[in-house]
Amino acid sequence: MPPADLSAVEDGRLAVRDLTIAARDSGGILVSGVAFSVVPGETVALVGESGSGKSLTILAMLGLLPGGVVQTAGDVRLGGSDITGFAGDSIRLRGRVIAAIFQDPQASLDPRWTVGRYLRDQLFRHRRLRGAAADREAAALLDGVGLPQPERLMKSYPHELSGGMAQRVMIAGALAARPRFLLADEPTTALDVTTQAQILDLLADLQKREGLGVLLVTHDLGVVAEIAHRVVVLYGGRIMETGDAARVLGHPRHPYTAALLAAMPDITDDMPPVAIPGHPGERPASGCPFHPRCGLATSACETAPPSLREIGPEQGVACYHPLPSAAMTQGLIRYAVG
Ligand SMILES: Nc1ncnc2c1ncn2[C@@H]1O[C@H](COP(=O)(O)OP(=O)(O)OP(=O)(O)O)[C@@H](O)[C@H]1O
Repeated sequence: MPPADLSAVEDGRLAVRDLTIAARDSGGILVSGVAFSVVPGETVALVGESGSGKSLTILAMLGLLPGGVVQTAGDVRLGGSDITGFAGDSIRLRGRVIAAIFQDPQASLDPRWTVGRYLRDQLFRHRRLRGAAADREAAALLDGVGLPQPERLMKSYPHELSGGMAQRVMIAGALAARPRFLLADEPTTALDVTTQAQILDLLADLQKREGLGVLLVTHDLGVVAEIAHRVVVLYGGRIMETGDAARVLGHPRHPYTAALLAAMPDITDDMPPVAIPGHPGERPASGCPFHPRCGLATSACETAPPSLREIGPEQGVACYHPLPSAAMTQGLIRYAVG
């Protein structure tokens, strides 16, 4: 569970405010006014279909936006200080560190470097450890992420590792910096189902053990249900719904969240999943980005995007027609998706 009194650690949080990102050539807005925060000791999931702006958001937080896009508004704050423009897969400010892991661990590791060299390099860069002290710490890090026989593993090259082992090595490398926050962009997508579950368990365990603030990017609501304390639902570069994960998944108020839930295969339910009509790539010229696919849309939805407003305890929704508070019935969700 996250700390009970979040205000006590408020000034230690990682936050984005009004984040807006545009395509450099067309000027098209890809992410618009996104704002949320993560405190140490909690896992926040950024969820949405392909193209909703999850990766751009996390890359902006790391100052690593690709060349084709530009941040046109907003800032990133760490412990109250503006870190917008700080760049790297780890960022340090006054002893607070943000570290990151990405989808394809094999691609992130240098094929010419052994695991030992990679970890020693991380430990030297972040903590000036070298020699026997670095070796001891590297072995401890590998042990901490559940990799047996660390001494042997230190001599292995990335191509000798399974996908799950490589992701554990990346996590060990990220932890070498002693981060307070870990940003994880689809860390399990490239892995088989069993390994996915193991890596999620590891992240949840680390979050508790190290008191980490974890920001997890995923398109999978099952992952959110499993490990997130809070969730931010993105669509078309805008926040659709946000709040306590159990509350949002149990009683979604935005038709898009409800549609995502209805599209999930559920082995405990006889109801077949209902695909969301249309395609997430369809971007309307105006209004709520979800309106062309939404069964509840009216002319108001085509005119201007609704702003995010508080709709209940720890729950916000950007919708002119939010679902009633106990609308978690298949019938209403089916109606919502048209
Ligand atoms: N380098 C780029 N140049 C131009 N447009 C881009 C670039 N990178 C992403 N986009 C566009 O920005 C939007 C958001 O992309 P983003 O990668 O953040 O989505 P995502 O939610 O992470 O999706 P996925 O789950 O597929 O990774 C998409 O419409 C995408 O086409």
